[in-house]
Amino acid sequence: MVDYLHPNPLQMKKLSLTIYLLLFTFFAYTQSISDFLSVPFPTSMTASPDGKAIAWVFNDQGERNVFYAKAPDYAAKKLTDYKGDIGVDLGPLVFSPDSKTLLFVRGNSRNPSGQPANPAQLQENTDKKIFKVDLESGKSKWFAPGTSPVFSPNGENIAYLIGGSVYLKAASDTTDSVKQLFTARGSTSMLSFSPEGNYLAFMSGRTDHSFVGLWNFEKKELTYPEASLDFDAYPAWSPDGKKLAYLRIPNILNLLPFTSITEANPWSIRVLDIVTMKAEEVWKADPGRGSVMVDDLPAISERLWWTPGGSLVFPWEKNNWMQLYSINPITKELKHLTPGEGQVEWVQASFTKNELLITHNIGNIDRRQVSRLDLSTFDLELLSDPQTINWTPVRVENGLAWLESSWNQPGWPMVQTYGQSKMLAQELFPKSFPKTLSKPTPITLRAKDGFESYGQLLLPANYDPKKKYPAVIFLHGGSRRQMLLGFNYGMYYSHTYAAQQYFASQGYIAFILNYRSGIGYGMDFREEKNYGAGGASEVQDVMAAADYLAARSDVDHSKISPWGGSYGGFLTAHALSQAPEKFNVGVDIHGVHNWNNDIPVFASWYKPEKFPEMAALAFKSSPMNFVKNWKDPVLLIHGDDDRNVLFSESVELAEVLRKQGVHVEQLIFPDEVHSFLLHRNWVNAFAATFNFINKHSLAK
Ligand SMILES: CSCC[C@H](NC=O)C(=O)N[C@@H](C)C(=O)O
Repeated sequence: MVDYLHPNPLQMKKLSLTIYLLLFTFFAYTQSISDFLSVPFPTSMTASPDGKAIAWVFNDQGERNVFYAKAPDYAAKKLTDYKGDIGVDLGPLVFSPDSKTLLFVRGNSRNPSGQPANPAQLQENTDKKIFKVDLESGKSKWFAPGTSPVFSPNGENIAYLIGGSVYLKAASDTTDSVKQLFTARGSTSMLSFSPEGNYLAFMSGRTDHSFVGLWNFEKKELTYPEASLDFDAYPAWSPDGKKLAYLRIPNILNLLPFTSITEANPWSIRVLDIVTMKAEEVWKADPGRGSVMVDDLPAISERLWWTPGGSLVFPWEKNNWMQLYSINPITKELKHLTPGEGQVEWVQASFTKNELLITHNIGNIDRRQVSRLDLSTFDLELLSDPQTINWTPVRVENGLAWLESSWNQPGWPMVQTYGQSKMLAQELFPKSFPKTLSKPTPITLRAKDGFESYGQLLLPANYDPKKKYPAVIFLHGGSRRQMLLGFNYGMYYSHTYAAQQYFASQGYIAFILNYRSGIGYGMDFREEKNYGAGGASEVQDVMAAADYLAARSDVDHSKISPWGGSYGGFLTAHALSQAPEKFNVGVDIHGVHNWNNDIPVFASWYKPEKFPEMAALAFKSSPMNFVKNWKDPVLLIHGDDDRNVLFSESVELAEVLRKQGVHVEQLIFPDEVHSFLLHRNWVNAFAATFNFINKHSLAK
């Protein structure tokens, strides 16, 4: 018995341990989903050309602002002061060549009716605009309407896009003048000044083909040096400005989005001689593996990088993995630069001009790592701690900056100089963020068709193997996505990982599935032949996850609930309609339910009535094909300015389910887009997800 008035040291120890456990249990069960989502999410990490400063955007619970940090101490400075969760996007960031000015783009894209997103119903225009910050004074001001600004090499001019047209404005011009640089057919993108600033190269998109175009500033002349019936794209200037390399990608006729493609007419690399204006093919992919230039890997707008020695570095999926190779246009020598099991996802040039900074999962399949590729020696050096998740590295003088997360910490900007690493703006990391999370365990599954898929398992707080827990399965969207052994590099999936952690903190076994057609596990995994609108074979992976959980002695198999967004909503609907007996309830966030309704959003050529065989298989691969079996209650969540998944997908599903007596609940966000712009909508969506699943789990 403890003598509370005169406790001895051992009794004091017992007492303090008891108090600690009581407090831990109290906080673990009382921290809200908003605590799990309270960490500002960093994006647009950018380094100045002189390597002496970095800038990034923090989305702090919906309040988006630009931050800046300078050598040597890299103390974070807030450059903008936008207030509140108002649903106006911010980024990218672009430094001027002299590193004294920073541009940022703020605003939202337009929907097919020409309305910029405005989920907070602000009484102001929310179109995208370009702002300019004087980094000496810290003052920012409006510069121009539009997006995608690029400085001329001397910093005197800024080219930018409005819609698909090119505009040019003197960087020093403080008027509200808006002047088109030239008029051209098609939709212009991929602006790239030549190193001398005498040309602007660009891609001119034209439905089933595209040209690489040139604007000659001196002659004020627009030319298309080598027009073709293919997709010519990704222009890249040689360091001396005498050559322009680009990809030539043959069109793939009637390729239905969200179906498998493993080979096509091979793509090639061409080099244009700016003096002769003659181009030649310097390399062509082999037929078969790697002949497709997939448009979502590596996930940035460049595909070609020149080395100081005149070779070209490019991504190629020759060996089942998207990796980097180099070709010497003169000797035609080909080198494989990034061997190993894993894919290169992002490639970042650096102010040193002699390296590429690569984000990949080679040798660390369930994370992202950063490596340096030397462009003279082609040496590859791993820069990451293998236990963390690192992405978007940028070079700074005597060091590096990057974004880093782990299993128990969301993404955060880091800087390392002279070998010493530190969190940037550490003072902004919220104290309310939970201290105790569930460490994910990698799991491998095998579906009934023998296909191997992967996932991560989160055990509940105070886990007791003798107990039986309710379980949730999170299904990511895309489907070209990968959930990781920690907080994701994308905000959508960082938030959903946090939501699964919240489920675990509330006593659930929380499973996260990486189903076939996702990225990170190679082409054979990503392009499984019957996935998506070609057979929805990935549903078997969802069933395998359900069977895995049901077979666990610590899972109450009557309380397994799937939930997910977009493609994950699609799979939640498949789960509940194809195997209601396996599941308790589900939450379907902006999910697709009939491919033939939503695919035209991604492929304007696709008219189901014109492609009856394609449409028949696509419908057969849709949840609506099985909807008659649907019995389990479902919560539908959707924003009604969704440009990716038609709001009508939820309207139609609700009507059919109600008719057959299924319990349907709804949470609708007026004027919200696909990946919610308002932080409160994320919080409300996940709180509703938890409450809906929990209500039906406790009720049993
Ligand atoms: C199922 S068709 C559309 C799904 C959608 N893909 C592209 O917009 C999607 O999943 N979007 C988000 C969630 C994503 O790409 O991750």
